Amino acid sequence: MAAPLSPRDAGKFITENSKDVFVDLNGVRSLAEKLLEKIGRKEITLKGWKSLHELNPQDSGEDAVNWVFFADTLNFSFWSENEEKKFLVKYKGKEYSGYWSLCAAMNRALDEGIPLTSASYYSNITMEQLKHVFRSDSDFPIPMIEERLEILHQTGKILLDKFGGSFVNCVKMSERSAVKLMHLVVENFPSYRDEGVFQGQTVAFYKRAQILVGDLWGVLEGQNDGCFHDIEKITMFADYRIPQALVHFGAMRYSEELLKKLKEGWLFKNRDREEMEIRGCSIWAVELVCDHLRQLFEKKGEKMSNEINPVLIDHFLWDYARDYREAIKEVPFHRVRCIYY
Ligand SMILES: Nc1nc2c(c(CN[C@H]3C=C[C@H](O)[C@@H]3O)cn2[C@@H]2O[C@H](COP(=O)(O)O)[C@@H](O)[C@H]2O)c(=O)[nH]1
Repeated sequence: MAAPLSPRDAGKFITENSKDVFVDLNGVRSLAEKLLEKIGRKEITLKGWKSLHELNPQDSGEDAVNWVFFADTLNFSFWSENEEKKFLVKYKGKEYSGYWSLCAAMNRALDEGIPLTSASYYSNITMEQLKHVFRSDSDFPIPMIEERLEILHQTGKILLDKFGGSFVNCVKMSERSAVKLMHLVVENFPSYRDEGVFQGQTVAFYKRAQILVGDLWGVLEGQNDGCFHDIEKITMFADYRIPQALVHFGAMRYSEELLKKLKEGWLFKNRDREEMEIRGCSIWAVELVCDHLRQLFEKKGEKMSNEINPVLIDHFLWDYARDYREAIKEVPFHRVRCIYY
């Protein structure tokens, strides 16, 4: 079986052959110009991973690394059919939804003394214990709890059997290569194997494997084992929020037929053609935004900081999609139930 196209090459290939999703170069350029201003105001930095997000670990120790691995192992499918009927978690007086509800539930459990992020615990966690950890403060449960239980058992066992029960060992084995770490995760942990077949070509999206590397870069502050020399080779993370932001900023466009389906709340299957076009074009659009940003810096006679890459552009767009939910809402997100994003 031929190796899959890497996420970046998959993004390019899909964009060049896509029928219902289009990357808009004018929109790419205008988004890059907006980002240039924000970078100039130091609004897009690696430090933001901690300073902007109170639920993320604030240190860089072994527990923090294992916290990130647990979070990204379950970092998928938080959307609800109806915005009024979603899983919510109250933590330290604040109410969290979506991805943040996962983090809030994790921290709530850890505060209760549950060793949630330790592989020896979650490799044997029972459904009853997991339901307690993810108990909802609304009337609606976390989506896909059965899949989450199965993935925790599988992932915890592999981490214990092959990596001494700590994800720090995987990070050390990657020898400061982001790409090596991504492949190590995909090869050893099946739930991270996010691939598809597009026009006969096997393509890799690796959204959770790549966001895991991005989050480790964040939690380790780009230092020591997290000083990845090739972090710019990690692409944006092909989820269901960034496409909304890219269309909102005009960097990506949908055909009329696809837009109609999205507005009707069409439930796509993972690996449908249109779903892969949305994910592939999102990857390529962010790569082009990053390339254009580099050109803008060069035009100013400045070298772009190596902190500016698809990972940080992704975080900015994702945070924007959260903070400006109302503005973004005019663009429907694509609905898929799967364990990959
Ligand atoms: N592309 C991309 N997708 C991301 C993230 C995050 C959170 N991570 C970062 C956030 C702060 C820290 O900096 C973390 O590093 C979650 N997701 C995805 O979004 C979806 C959940 O969305 P909503 O339903 O609105 O909560 C779901 O597919 C989830 O997998 C990201 O950063 N980029």
